[in-house]
Amino acid sequence: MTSLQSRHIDNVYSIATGTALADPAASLVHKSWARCVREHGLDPTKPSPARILPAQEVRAHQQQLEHFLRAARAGMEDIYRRVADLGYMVLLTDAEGITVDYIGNPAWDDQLRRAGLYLGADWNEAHAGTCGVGTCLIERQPMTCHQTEHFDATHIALTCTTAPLFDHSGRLTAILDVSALRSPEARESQHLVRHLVSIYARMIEDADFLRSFRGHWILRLGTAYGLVDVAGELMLAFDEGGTVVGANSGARQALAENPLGREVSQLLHIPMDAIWRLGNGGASAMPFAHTVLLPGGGEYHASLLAPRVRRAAAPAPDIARPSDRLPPLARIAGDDPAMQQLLAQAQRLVDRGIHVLVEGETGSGKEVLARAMHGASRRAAMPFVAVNCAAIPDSLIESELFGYTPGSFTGGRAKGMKGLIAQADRGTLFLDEIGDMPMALQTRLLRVLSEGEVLPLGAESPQRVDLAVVAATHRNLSALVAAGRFREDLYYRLCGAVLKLPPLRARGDRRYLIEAMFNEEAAAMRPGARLSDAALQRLLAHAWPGNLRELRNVLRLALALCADGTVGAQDLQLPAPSDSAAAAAVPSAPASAEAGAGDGGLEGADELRALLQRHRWHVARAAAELGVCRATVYRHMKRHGIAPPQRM
Ligand SMILES: Nc1ncnc2c1ncn2[C@@H]1O[C@H](COP(=O)(O)OP(=O)(O)OP(=O)(O)O)[C@@H](O)[C@H]1O
Repeated sequence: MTSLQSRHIDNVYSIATGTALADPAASLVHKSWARCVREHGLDPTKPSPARILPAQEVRAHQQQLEHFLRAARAGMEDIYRRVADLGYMVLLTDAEGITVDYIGNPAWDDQLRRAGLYLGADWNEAHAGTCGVGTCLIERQPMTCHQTEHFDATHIALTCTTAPLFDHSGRLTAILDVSALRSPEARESQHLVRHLVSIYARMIEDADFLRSFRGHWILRLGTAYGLVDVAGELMLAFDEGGTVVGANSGARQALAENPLGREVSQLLHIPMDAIWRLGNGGASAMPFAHTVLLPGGGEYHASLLAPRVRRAAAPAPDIARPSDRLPPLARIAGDDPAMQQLLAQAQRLVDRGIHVLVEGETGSGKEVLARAMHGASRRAAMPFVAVNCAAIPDSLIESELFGYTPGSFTGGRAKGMKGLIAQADRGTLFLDEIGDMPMALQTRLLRVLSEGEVLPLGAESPQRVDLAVVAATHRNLSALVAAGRFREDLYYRLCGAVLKLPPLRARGDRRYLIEAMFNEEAAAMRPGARLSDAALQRLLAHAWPGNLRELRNVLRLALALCADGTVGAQDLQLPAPSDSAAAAAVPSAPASAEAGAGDGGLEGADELRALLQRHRWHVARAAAELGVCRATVYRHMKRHGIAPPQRM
């Protein structure tokens, strides 16, 4: 041990244990030293070498950030180009402090590895002591940990400058770190690096934000009039109804209240039609430029970015799916062996040109799985088009799917329309509720699948399409084939591989799913909210006939209802445990071709018509009362020949 290290240990020891006065200017660091001793139980007299995780564990951490890592890598390479000559390296850790990516000079590989500036290094404060990453994870603000500010004497040669990266809901996702093995003694030497790290952290966050919300409208606000069309300091993503679904760090800081779930026009005090007009010209097109005064002060110019991922046109706005995010495959399940096997199989099917059929009860996550497979494929940047065959009326399904040429369709658009199949070209076509596809269209779909061509209505020659097709059903498709209601050749064409999603009640990773979904919903609705043990036990015991969709609804409602930020068992809108146990006895797959589990007791036409009339034909509200999804209600309407009065 060097004399510098011994002096450092004495200094840390006396400040951390309170025998010397802490320097107010270094209070963040001294607070952390005290935390290392009192809360993490670290001993400054026992320096410990950097801890590097085995490759397999590192991969598991990387998988959790799969998509984010791509955006981050571009930013890391750019910042590295600027600082490499000055002797710095760049590192990215996840929210646990594990290094999931790094770029350094290969000539110093050994030294960097020894110092922990390496892939797999664990920089969590609880293990590594005060350091750029670990302390930034706790303080959630950009910081520099310079030389002897480190707790552990092993690290006192290093200088590390870090900034936290947050996702669109404000959850801390990663830490960006620029470090050097050697640096000038003066702390001020790191000012410029600190500035760069903060700028790049925002750029990476924003690149990830734009990727995550490429299926949504994005309003960008900036103080520089000429720049807002290319980059916005504040960004709000919203859906077709104007509801905010994501906000970048700039927007969350500038807006006093949580913007998620609010109407964008109310939040910014701009009429919705003025926002839509921005889409026509951008901020620099004078007639549509709009100045926004934020409630908390500050004047911004606005610009609107249109969705880049096309979504399936739906017959009514309330059929639109809520999100275009592509969850990584690894995050779909916890440690349930059957699910792990299914995900490994799904991963192997990606990019193999094999059509996949996903079976599972309603709400069990079929679309989420399809989106994740799309996201893991080389088609990820191309469209994911979801078509709910049960939700589109028979009279429209052909033109919606295949499109039509000008003048070929009475009542059609004068310019003709590109069908959903053509829109999915080079991407993924997700055919939900495939069992509801009319027989005549099954024949045309078969041609698309076998010949890779689509013929729009009225067109003379077909167009080539390159599709990955994922079909989904909650029904027993082979029973429909046996009953002569589904074409056998189409069935075999669609099920190149079958993935059977188990119902939630049969999954061994319910705890993981409950906690992950709770954290996700809490981050969006009530950051910092907790789930009590009693509530968790109650959720684990429930039978979940509506599967993951029901779970999400129950958690959202509980978060809205809970009084003090802690969700207790009393906040859960669930039937009494005995009813739940009875529901658990529901068979996990429908026995007949007609039946579907989780249909919320939708039996007769009269009951359904009465329910819809009570809700003034608002399908979403009727579905909410039954605890089923809208598609289920549409399916039953179709089966009973029920149509809303205005469509009759
Ligand atoms: N692995 C998962 N983790 C978190 N949430 C999930 C997961 N799988 C599904 N969900 C949530 O459950 C709900 C239903 O998911 P999804 O639409 O994929 O189900 P589905 O089986 O396609 O339903 P349907 O049969 O009604 O079309 C959504 O809110 C989705 O976000």
